[in-house]
Amino acid sequence: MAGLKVGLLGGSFNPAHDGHLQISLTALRSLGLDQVWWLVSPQNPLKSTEGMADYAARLQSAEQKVAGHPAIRISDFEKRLGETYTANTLARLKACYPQNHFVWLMGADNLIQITRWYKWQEIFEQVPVAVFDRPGYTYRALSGKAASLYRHVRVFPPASRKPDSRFANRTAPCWIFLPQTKLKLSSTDIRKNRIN
Ligand SMILES: Nc1ncnc2c1ncn2[C@@H]1O[C@H](COP(=O)(O)OP(=O)(O)OP(=O)(O)O)[C@@H](O)[C@H]1O
Ligand SMILES: O=C(O)c1ccc[n+]([C@@H]2O[C@H](COP(=O)([O-])O)[C@@H](O)[C@H]2O)c1
Repeated sequence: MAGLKVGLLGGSFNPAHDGHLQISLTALRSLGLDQVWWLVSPQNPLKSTEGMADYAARLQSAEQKVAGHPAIRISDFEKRLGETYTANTLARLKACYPQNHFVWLMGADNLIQITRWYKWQEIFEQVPVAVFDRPGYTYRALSGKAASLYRHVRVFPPASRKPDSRFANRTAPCWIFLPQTKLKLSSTDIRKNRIN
């Protein structure tokens, strides 16, 4: 059986919100993916543990947010592995599911920050990367170090608004910027305002 095309959205989900849902639905539609897996991180290595809700609460928040969306699955893969570094997680996922075609999904803020991640270039070398616009980060993301280093392997979405169904099958490194997500929503704001 041919493998699935799976988008991987790693996150703290502290808590999950409509921004996560919007980029996942955009990924499914624009990249013709079969599924998106939300990888709930045990602890982002660059974030403080202060104010980080416990793992069960973040997992539950993610499960509630995707209820009714059968193509979006919640995964505790990193928790079971005791893994917090994305480069390592991707290697393990690829070993566990060799038939699947994975795509790493992230917001524009993380294209700026990714150069501080552990073995960050190994992420680009392992899987195609899809970056979703996020208000306030567009310019810095597209002119930053990661975008510049990998400018030769940037793929542009088809002008026709048709899904780029071949993206997940491409050989890494390659990346695409999807400009249609514009939700100004973050977990930080939700925690500040205590709304969900
Ligand atoms: N509104 C959004 N638009 C685009 N991408 C988003 C949005 N919200 C979250 N993301 C992306 O989803 C992934 C997981 O995000 P995360 O769980 O850290 O949420 P967050 O809102 O960024 O949290 P916090 O405010 O606590 O930093 C990251 O790659 C992030 O860039
Ligand atoms: O591998 C790293 O060094 C690394 C550093 C910072 C963040 N990440 C991952 O980036 C994803 C998004 O994290 P967050 O907290 O912005 O939702 C999540 O899967 C984290 O594990 C990974």
